[in-house]
Amino acid sequence: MRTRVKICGITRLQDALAAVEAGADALGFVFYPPSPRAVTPAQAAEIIAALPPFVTTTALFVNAQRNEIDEVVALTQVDLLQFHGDETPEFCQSVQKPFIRALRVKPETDLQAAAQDYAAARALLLDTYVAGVPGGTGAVFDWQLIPETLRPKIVLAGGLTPQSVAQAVAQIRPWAVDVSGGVEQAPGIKDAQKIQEFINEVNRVHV
Ligand SMILES: O=C(O)c1ccccc1N[C@@H]1O[C@H](COP(=O)(O)O)[C@@H](O)[C@H]1O
Repeated sequence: MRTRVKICGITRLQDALAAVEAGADALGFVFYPPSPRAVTPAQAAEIIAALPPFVTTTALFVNAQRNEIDEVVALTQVDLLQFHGDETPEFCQSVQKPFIRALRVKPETDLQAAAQDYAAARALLLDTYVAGVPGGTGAVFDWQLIPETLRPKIVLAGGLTPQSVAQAVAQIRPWAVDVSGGVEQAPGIKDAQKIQEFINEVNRVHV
C-alpha cells in the first residue's frame, strides 16, 4: 500500500500549492505561537480556502485552550486535529473532531500503552523526544522502538528528509510520513524541490 505524505508547518499559499502539486496527501498548520511555523487562524483559513478538494488539512496544537481550538476549527474548517502537547485522551476526544495524537518518543516510551490510551485517535504521530521542545526539532529517534503491530497506524515523523525517508518507509512501512524541517529552505519557508524529492523518494519504495 502507498505510504501517505503529510507536509507540516505550511505558512504560505505557494508552499501549500507546491506540496499538493508534488502529490502531498495532507498539509499541516501549526497553531503554537512560539513556533517559527505558527500561523493565525485567518492565515490558515485563507490558504485552506484556496486548496483543491481531496487534500486533508490538519491543525497542530500544543496544550492550547479549548476556546482557541474551537476558533481554529470554526474559522478554517480543518479536517483533523493534531495534539502535540500533554493533552489527555479525554481532552482529545472532547473536541469532537477526528484527531491524531503526537507522541514524543524516547527509549522508555511505552508505545503499546499509549496506543491503548489514545485508541480513539485516527493515528499516532511519532516524533522525537527532545527535552523542553514540543516538536519540529529535526531530530530522529530509533525507529526500532515502534512495535510491529502498531506500524499500520503510525504517522512517522522526526527529522525525516529526502535523503532518509525511503529507508524509513522501507524499514517501518508506516501508514504515513510527516515532515517539516526536512523540506524547508528556512524555518516556515518550504522548498518546492525538496518537497518533490521527498515525495518521489516515498513513492520509489512502492514501485
Ligand atoms: O514545527 C514546529 O515548529 C512544531 C512545533 C511544536 C510541535 C510540533 C512541531 N512540528 C512537528 O514536529 C514533527 C517533526 O518535525 P520535523 O520534520 O522534525 O521538523 C512534525 O509533525 C512537525 O509538524
